Amino acid sequence: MTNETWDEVRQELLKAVGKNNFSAWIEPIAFDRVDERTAHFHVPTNFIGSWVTNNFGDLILRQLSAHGAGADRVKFTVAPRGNVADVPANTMAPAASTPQAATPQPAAASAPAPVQQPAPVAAPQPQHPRELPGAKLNPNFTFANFVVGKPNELAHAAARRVAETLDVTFNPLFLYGGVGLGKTHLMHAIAWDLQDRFPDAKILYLSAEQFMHRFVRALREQDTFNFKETFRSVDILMVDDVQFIAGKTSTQQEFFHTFNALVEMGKQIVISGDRAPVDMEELDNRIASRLQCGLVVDIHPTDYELRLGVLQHKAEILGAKYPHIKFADGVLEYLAQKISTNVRVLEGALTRLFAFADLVRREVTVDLAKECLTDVLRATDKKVTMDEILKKTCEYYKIRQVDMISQNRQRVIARPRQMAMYLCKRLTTRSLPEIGKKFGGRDHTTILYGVRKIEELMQADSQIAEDAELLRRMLEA
Ligand SMILES: Nc1ncnc2c1ncn2[C@@H]1O[C@H](COP(=O)(O)OP(=O)(O)OP(=O)(O)O)[C@@H](O)[C@H]1O
Repeated sequence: MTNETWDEVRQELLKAVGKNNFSAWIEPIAFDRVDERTAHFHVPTNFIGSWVTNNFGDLILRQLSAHGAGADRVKFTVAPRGNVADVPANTMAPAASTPQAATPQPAAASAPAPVQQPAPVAAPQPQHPRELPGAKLNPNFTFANFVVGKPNELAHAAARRVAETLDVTFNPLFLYGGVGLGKTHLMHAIAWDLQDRFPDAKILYLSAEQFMHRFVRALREQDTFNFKETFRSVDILMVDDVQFIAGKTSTQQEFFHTFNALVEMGKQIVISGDRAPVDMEELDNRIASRLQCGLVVDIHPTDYELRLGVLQHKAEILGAKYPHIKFADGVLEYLAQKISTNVRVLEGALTRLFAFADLVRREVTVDLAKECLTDVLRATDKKVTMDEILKKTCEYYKIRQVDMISQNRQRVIARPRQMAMYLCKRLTTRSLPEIGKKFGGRDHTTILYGVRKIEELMQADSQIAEDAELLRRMLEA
């Protein structure tokens, strides 16, 4: 297997596991070689090795075989400086294929969901994609491919509105919501639509991270004049994931100036973030208040109907790609019920299910879905509560719950308390004041301090990182 093949496999893994999992677990893996039908990878720590083995081992294996890698097992080895330590290697063969006549059959058609379904399969793709001066746009992220339901209808309507005209309606349009709920999709859709309507318009879409890299490069190359020129000459500026620049002082400053200049010139700005501007703790107050001047729209977590709608839409598309795959009734409903995290996970699960069914030549049934998606179903099965976090953290560190909420500042108590605060912030949707209340009426700044402390320690102290990961796994199991 070549590095190029591994790159292709990585692309598939990204789709299947989502951006966050990908950067946490797959990105750190380095392909080494295939040897006696074993694909060898280097991993930075034992922990990552075992985690990837247990959680993504069979997925990696399936993708490797789908790409003809000639491997039927994977092995992860801690690499650096010749200090090689094996981690438990997973030996997984794909489930035995059932030779079965492949009957052409369209993908599942379940009862229509009360959501606005885009046109099936032949959803119009954007015409003549042309290189924009910013990031590349995904040709699938169009309005035609966006399923509208209650949780996203306002965001969708606002995005449609912005895409209709170059005249500014509300400035900026700020879209926010949790991971994988369609913010980027909507932004690309706006860009595609505007480009179709106004082929000469200068539309610049990029992530806040790219904005920062360009800015840093301009500083390094002493070319800030051109940088400013580029950003101030656009008709519409779209910046994705603005939370990235929070806390990055000079980038924030430059962003603030760019933002003001464009608003003064009457140019439309569209921004996305993972939280509302007021909740971005390290975002410059001036930026936060500017961001709130326009229309701030929340994309809510998915509901059952939206999930089913998305699954039906994606199943139509995948069904065209795998026309021989039979789909039993009730599978999409089952997935919509069980996978409630976000659309990216849902989409990844369905893609994986099709690929699996194709590989093993079996009809897609609820049982097959359970077999193929054990990890996804397990991970999304559970909504973690603050009570459970407190209980499990106390058990883990062997301290009493009364100590957890007491004023005791001894490190043996304070550190587990901070860990529990961190887990509450990361695993629940509770706000800092709500968490503060749970921890004996503490102020939200104390909670924020605790969360940051653990994040900092996780970088420097592998024991803390491991504690956090183990607790998370225990809570989500
Ligand atoms: N309503 C929807 N209809 C169809 N597809 C959707 C919808 N919402 C999200 N998706 C799909 O889910 C995936 C994740 O969406 P997207 O990348 O836009 O999420 P995001 O909110 O920007 O997440 P992140 O915060 O991780 O960047 C994409 O493949 C997108 O096409």
